[in-house]
Order: sequence, then C-alpha cells, then structure tokens
Amino acid sequence: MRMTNLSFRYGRRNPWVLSDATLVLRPGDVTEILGPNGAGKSTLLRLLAGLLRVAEGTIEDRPSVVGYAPERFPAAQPFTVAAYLRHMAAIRGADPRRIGEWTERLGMDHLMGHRLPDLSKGSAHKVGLAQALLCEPGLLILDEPFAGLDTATRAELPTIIGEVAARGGIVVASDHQGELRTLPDLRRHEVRDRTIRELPGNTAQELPGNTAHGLPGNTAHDTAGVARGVPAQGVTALNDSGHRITTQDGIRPGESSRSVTVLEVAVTTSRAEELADRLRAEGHVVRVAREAAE
Ligand SMILES: Nc1ncnc2c1ncn2[C@@H]1O[C@H](COP(=O)(O)OP(=O)(O)OP(=O)(O)O)[C@@H](O)[C@H]1O
Repeated sequence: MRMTNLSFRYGRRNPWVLSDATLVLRPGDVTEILGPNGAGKSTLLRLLAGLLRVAEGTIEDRPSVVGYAPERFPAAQPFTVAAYLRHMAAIRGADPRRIGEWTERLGMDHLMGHRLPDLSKGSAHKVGLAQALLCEPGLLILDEPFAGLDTATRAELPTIIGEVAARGGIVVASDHQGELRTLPDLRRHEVRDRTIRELPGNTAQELPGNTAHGLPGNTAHDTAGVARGVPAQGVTALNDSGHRITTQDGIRPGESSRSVTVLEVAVTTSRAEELADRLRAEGHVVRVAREAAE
C-alpha cells in the first residue's frame, strides 16, 4: 500500500495537516505512527482507512478488507453490544461465529447485553476493537488501541496485532502509551510539520552491537534500563524530569532481535553511570535513549 505526495486539510479555510507526505506500507508490516499532539496522527489513520477523501496525492493498493478502531468509539448508538456486533458482521459479510471468538478473547462476553451508551470508555473501546477485527482485515488501523483497556486485554493486543501481520495484514497504529514497542519488528513513522518520516524501528539493525553506545564520560543521566531474555516485553519508566536511559540485552552476532527484551528502568541521575557500568559488566548492552537536561 502506498500513499504518495498526499496533502490534506479539513476544508479550504483550515491549515494543511499533511503536505506532500509519502508513506509505504508492506504486507506484514506493523507500523507505529508517532508525533506531537495535534500533528495529524488520527487524520493520517483516517486517510489510510479511507474515511477521509484524498484531495491531493494518491493512496494506492489499499487492501480490500479494512478494520478501523477509532480513538473514541462512537458509543451513542441505541444498540446492545451483541446487536451492534451482529449488525457489523452482517454488513461486512463476516461469519457471525467470529463474534463470540473475539468477544471472548477481548474479555467482553459479559458486555453483550449492555447498551452501547451505557458502556465505560474502556468497554466501548473493546467494542471498537472487536468490530475492526471481525472481518480478518488486510489493513488494520488502530487509533490509540491501548487507551482505557484492562491489563489482560492490553497484554493480549500485541499478540493479536502480531497475528494479523503474520498472515500478511498491514497494521498501522498510534500508541501514546508505547505498548506496541514490545513488537520486535515494529516500524515507526513520525508525523511532524505536515510531513511523515520514518524513524528507526525495533529492527535488528538498530539494536546493539550495531548502534549501542554507552554513557558519555561526564554526562549525568536520569534513568537506565535492563534487558533479559524472552518473551519481548517493553517497560517504560521515566523519572520526575521525564528522562531515561535504555539498556538492551546484548544481541550476539547473528542472533535475532526477536529473542531480545528491551526494558527501560528509571534511576536517579547520580546513580546512572554506576548502574550502567554494572549492567555492562553483566554483559548487557546499554544505550542512551535520552540525555538529562542541563
Ligand atoms: N474534523 C476536523 N475538522 C477540522 N480540523 C480538524 C478535524 N479533526 C482534526 N482537526 C485538526 O487537524 C489537526 C490534526 O489533528 P489530529 O487529530 O489528526 O492530530 P493527532 O496527532 O491525532 O492529535 P492527538 O495526538 O492530540 O490525538 C489538528 O490541528 C486538529 O485540530
């Protein structure tokens, strides 16, 4: 799927949200869309899903089956969850048995008799996810999919996303909470200043021994991370100043990044260097994710 030289604004009087932006998504890609608040992440996701009309530029080769879970599920409709999902399955031609599979997996069987307007934000969010997944999407678009989810569903979602990608689906998601970073081959694109650029992802080439670097001699750092073993689990911890250091378990030459866990652990500035040295001595690789402010 290819988005080429796309420019978009919400009407002629509004500023451009995207200008001449290009993005290529391959089958099996899981892509995180990052960017500052208001940069245009949701807009990009809606454009990719085909929910906004492209005025300038093109989007080509969009998979025919698209699942889209919005950031805020529109829960004001007068249906029960069961009736809504049956309706969505019918209009998408999905096997109605899939409803039960997804509601069980997303831990929402108990919600089936509830009316959509009565749902909590997290429960409504699950309905949004279930309807997006019902029809085996070739393109799955998730706008902040982890927002408001319970722990069990948060833990399950990366597996679900991985399964869609494994059967050749394209997954694109925004994720303020950083939960997608548990996926080893995540690609990352940033929306900023009306354009889109690719950032280093969780790919083997950016993991250590290739790009790892240690703490600079006299610079203090606020947080550090430790990494050990499988399965991949990302942990983010920031100190009061929001600074962090990441360490990653050493990947030996030829070893896949899939077997590596990346943890980020907060540590006070005064202890950062000592901790990093100790971790290196244990064979971990330490990478500076962000340096402390002066
Ligand atoms: N329906 C709309 N009509 C007019 N302007 C809109 C509309 N939706 C979004 N915008 C504007 O488009 C810009 C991009 O909004 P968008 O919601 O895509 O950003 P975002 O990166 O997803 O933001 P956030 O991180 O806060 O969710 C913002 O300036 C926003 O105010």
